[in-house]
Amino acid sequence: MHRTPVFLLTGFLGAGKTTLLNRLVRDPAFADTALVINEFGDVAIDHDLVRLGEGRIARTTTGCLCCTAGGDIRATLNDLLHARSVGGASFSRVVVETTGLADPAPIVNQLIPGGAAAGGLRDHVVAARFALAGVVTLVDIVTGELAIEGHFEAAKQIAFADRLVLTKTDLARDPASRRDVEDLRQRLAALNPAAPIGDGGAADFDLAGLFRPRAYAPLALGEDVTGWLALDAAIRAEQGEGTHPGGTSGTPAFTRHGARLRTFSIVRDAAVGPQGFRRFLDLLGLVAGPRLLRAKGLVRLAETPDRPVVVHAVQHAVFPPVRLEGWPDDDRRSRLVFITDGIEPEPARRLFAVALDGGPAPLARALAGFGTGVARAARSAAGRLIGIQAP
Ligand SMILES: Nc1nc2c(ncn2[C@@H]2O[C@H](COP(=O)(O)OP(=O)(O)OP(=O)(O)O)[C@@H](O)[C@H]2O)c(=O)[nH]1
Repeated sequence: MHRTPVFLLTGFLGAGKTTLLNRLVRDPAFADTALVINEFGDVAIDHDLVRLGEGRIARTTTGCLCCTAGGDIRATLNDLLHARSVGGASFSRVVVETTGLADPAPIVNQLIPGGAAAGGLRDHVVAARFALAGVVTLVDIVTGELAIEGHFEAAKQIAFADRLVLTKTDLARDPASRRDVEDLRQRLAALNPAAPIGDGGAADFDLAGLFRPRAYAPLALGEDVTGWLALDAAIRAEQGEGTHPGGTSGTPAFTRHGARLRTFSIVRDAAVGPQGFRRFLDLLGLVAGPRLLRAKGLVRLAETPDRPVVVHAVQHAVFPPVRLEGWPDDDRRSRLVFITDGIEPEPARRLFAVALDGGPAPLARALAGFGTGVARAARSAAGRLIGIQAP
């Protein structure tokens, strides 16, 4: 029986996965592609940022795929099969965007023969109807090196790739020499000699080629990869599936990613005024960095409530806000998601919330609560922003 090819699209936080998906959905060659967008936290953002268009079949899964109990990716693929059989949805390829913190080993193990054991009939059906056809890993030239150094998941995502793509090459520090691009390319080649490395920003970049069916062959990727797959299988057998302990507001923490990583969100019904938004962006610029790993979301501004603004920060890089033509769906609330490393979520959430809504006095109180969580320099910079002495 023909098996539908499944591709994993991975890459560390903010590497450009959603941006690449948007290129892909605009390309008529991908009209046959079902998307699975994996998000964590209690507020999903990515599916709003992918402009799906008519007739496209997509599923959003929340909870990190690599940690969710019970084989979530198999459940989602089974759901797609069901949609195809009852609803006439048609697709002949699946692209799964993982979270930026995903450990690829458990996801790959659920999709390859001889990987995670089938839990029941459903898993057998999924194995018979789908085949892992490739792992595409994006690495951005602005924060890729930092991610590799600081986060084991980033190095693992690179090692599991059978195609690597450099992103944000338009932001090369020296466009003439492209020294940083070439340095990173060499680093990737050392981490994974088997995977071809493309430049996602090049005029002749072959986007379609990334998702052309092939047999994904972990054995060809070296001993590390086969060792990690075996280790993952052994951990599962020993402990059962790894579920997360609770994080803030019901949001899971990442057991596979170390206890320090946390996520929190801010949701607002009321539109945000210009001052609040400016203060929020200033604060983001000051504290974004290796401890505040990622912030992203949609903001409803008072002056243009029908045209939300998309905000992105990836480690130290804060990207210029982009105004959309309209809201992706009926939900008109501002919603922002943050991922921190070693920062307690509640004081940080309060600080960003009062930057959006409040004046200097509540902001000062929130900053005092934030004191233990951020580096002293960021604290005093944030203090200067609101004109108070850092606690
Ligand atoms: N200049 C430039 N910016 C880019 C490029 N690709 C992505 N970005 C920006 O980088 C930021 C993060 O991009 P996303 O596509 O959301 O990254 P992601 O990997 O989906 O992020 P997570 O899902 O949170 O891990 C956004 O502000 C994008 O506009 C690129 O090639 N060039």
